[in-house]
Amino acid sequence: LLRWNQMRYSKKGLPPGTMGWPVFGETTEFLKQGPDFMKNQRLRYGSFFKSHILGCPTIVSMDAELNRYILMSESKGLVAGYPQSMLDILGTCNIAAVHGPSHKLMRGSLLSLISPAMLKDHLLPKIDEFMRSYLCGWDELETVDIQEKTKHMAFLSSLLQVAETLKKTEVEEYRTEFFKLVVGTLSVPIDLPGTNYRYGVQARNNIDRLLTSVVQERRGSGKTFTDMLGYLMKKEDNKYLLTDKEIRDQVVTILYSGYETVSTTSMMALKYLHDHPKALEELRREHLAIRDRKRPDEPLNLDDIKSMKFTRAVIFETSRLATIVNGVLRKTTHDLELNGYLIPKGWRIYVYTREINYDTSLYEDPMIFNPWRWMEKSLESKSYFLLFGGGARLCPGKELGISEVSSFIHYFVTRYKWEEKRGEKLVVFPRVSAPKGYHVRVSPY
Ligand code: HEM
Repeated sequence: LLRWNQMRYSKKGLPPGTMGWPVFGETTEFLKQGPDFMKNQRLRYGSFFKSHILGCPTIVSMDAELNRYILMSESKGLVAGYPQSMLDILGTCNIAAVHGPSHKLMRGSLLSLISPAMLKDHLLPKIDEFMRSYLCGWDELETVDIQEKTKHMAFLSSLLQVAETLKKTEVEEYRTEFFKLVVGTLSVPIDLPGTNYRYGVQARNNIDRLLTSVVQERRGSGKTFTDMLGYLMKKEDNKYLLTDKEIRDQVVTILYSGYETVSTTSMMALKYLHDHPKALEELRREHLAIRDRKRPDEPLNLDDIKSMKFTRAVIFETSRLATIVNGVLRKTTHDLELNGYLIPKGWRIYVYTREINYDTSLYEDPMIFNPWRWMEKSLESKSYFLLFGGGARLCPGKELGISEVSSFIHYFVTRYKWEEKRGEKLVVFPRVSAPKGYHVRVSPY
């Protein structure tokens, strides 16, 4: 079977590599061995090879230069290529499902919601108010599961930015459905009772129902609102008029895209700071200096966030060392030539950026947590800096995400000191997570 399957894909012009078993391909090896699978294949076939993972014939690209080129080549037929379950649940108009003019519309609309002016005037005040109250009283708990707390933080913070008028019971409803939706997007797209996929689709339908009723209620009230939903529904001075379905997909995209990225970055930043007291000391100094020049109840503003140079460095270093995002997916819209090979239409390209983070020619002592490396050189503008993607799909929420993580860290380190409970285990593949939670004991600082 293995040989037969290999023959099926031995078309002239394809890059080297193995295709594994019919249907399943090499998914099991990929998920079991994780980064080692990729490294082994690279040793055998170079940094551009074929495989069959997650249900699709796939080209894996591990070369920094080539990865950048692929991300810049959407108009040449290398469009976003996310799994079917994700597309079904996030909606046909969600930014990752569309390309060309529709992508321009959805992206333009999103960028207008999170522009620097919106961040300064509307989003940051909401984020600050939320973090300030969310991070209250943790020292009264016997243990705090940082993983659970950061997940809820990321979700609740962005839900508040989307719709600030929701009642507590409604927030709870959104929360329950949203967590089911997330699991569904990462499942096998087989619609059978009891599957995560089915639960995910149902959760999405329930979120649509909730959103439709908020939209109708707001339209009926005739009032204007200054949250994201308010701006999306606005008819006057709005360059990006969306249909109701597009508005719902946009909202779900915002909640989804910032959820896991912001929560795991926050959790891992606390983990690394805990393990590196010198970095924590310097970071805390930065935050105490901000508090010193403010009244106790004065909120953080954009200038404060901009002044957090070391915090920004900690966030980048966390994102690099933990590899919050392993890579991004593209697919070919037609047969095309790439890196001297012929890639058939519909194949997936896994722009695998993980190994760039540990490349000794790019980062000195790459396995060491060293936030200072981001202070010395302008590493953020290097062509191999792909922590937030690149090209036409460069993360539009980069500064918003950094502001959320920074505000979370601000209230955490200025209010608390913490120690880990023994035996906490974190895994970094296929996703960064603490399988049994990341428990710490917190006391007032
Ligand atoms: C610190 C946290 C974050 C990290 C590490 C991160 C990372 C990324 C990466 C690597 C991509 C590229 C995906 C691709 O090329 O297919 C991306 C895209 C995206 N991000 Fe983020 N992100 C973060 C926070 C956020 C937040 C808070 C939002 C909320 C608005 C957001 C919204 C998006 C959207 C909508 C896209 C798709 C853009 C497009 O397809 O045009 N991200 N992000």
